Amino acid sequence: MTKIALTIAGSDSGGGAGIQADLRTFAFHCVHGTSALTCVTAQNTVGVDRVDALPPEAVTAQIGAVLGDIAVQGVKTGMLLNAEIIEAVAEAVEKWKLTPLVVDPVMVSRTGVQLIDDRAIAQLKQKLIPKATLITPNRYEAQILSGLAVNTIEEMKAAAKKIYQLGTSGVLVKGGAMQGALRGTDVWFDGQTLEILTSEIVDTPHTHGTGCTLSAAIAANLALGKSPLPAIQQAKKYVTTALNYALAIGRGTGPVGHFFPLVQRSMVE
Ligand SMILES: Nc1ncnc2c1ncn2[C@@H]1O[C@H](COP(=O)(O)OP(=O)(O)O)[C@@H](O)[C@H]1O
Ligand SMILES: Cc1ncc(COP(=O)(O)O)c(N)n1
Repeated sequence: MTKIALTIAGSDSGGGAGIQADLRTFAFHCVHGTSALTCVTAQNTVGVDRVDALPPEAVTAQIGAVLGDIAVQGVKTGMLLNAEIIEAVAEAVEKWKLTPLVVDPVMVSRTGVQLIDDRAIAQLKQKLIPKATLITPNRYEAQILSGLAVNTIEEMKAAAKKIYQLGTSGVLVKGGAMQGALRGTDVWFDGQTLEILTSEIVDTPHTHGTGCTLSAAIAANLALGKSPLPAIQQAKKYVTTALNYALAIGRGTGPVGHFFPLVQRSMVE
């Protein structure tokens, strides 16, 4: 039977992150991708020039159109932008019993720039995170959600435990923005098991879309029937490969390569 996933996220015109990364990731996993757009960013490898939010009702309608007709086995949320959209998504999660639910709490870019306002952060904590199967904060998001500094592995563990108390069933603190040997080390906590996930460090400046790709791959693996920890381990391997085949396009931070190791040039030329 065809497995189906839903992404609720923003568009990245440069094609590296957001909905574009999510749908490619679902397709790589042979999972049919459905989507609900929250906002449209004018974005490239250098930066974000403009963000246009969709009305919350438009987000609700997209989710309703999908779920009213198509059963989905895995859901992820990405850039939700503002408190009203977060509220609409939380209501839809309740109404349609959207599970398993991966919440990528997109708040701060890899470069440390805050992407959503303080009211939206409060809504995320109160309304959406308690409904999540797992959430995937990066280093800076983990700092905001836990109120703790995150500079060492012990601090990553402490932050994961603190964030777990927000009511999510699992937390993956991602280490892409950690320094030195910790770069690429993630920490998983589900209330019982604390697991440190490591991979090779890929020495590339082209890391745009790593977080989106990881959470989409986890949602795809959950849709395929895996339980959370194996779903995360498999997803991490996928991201490491995608980083190894990252695309040096544009003048800035290029995107990870979702399909490139697999597509034979002869198939497309
Ligand atoms: N240079 C790297 N080498 C290996 N893994 C990396 C690297 N950068 C990021 N990752 C991994 O990519 C995933 C996404 O993490 P991160 O980049 O921190 O998220 P975000 O894009 O949300 O800031 C994590 O599993 C992280 O460990
Ligand atoms: C529309 C959109 N969504 C999410 C991100 C975060 O991207 P990353 O995966 O690099 O953290 C982004 N830059 N743009």
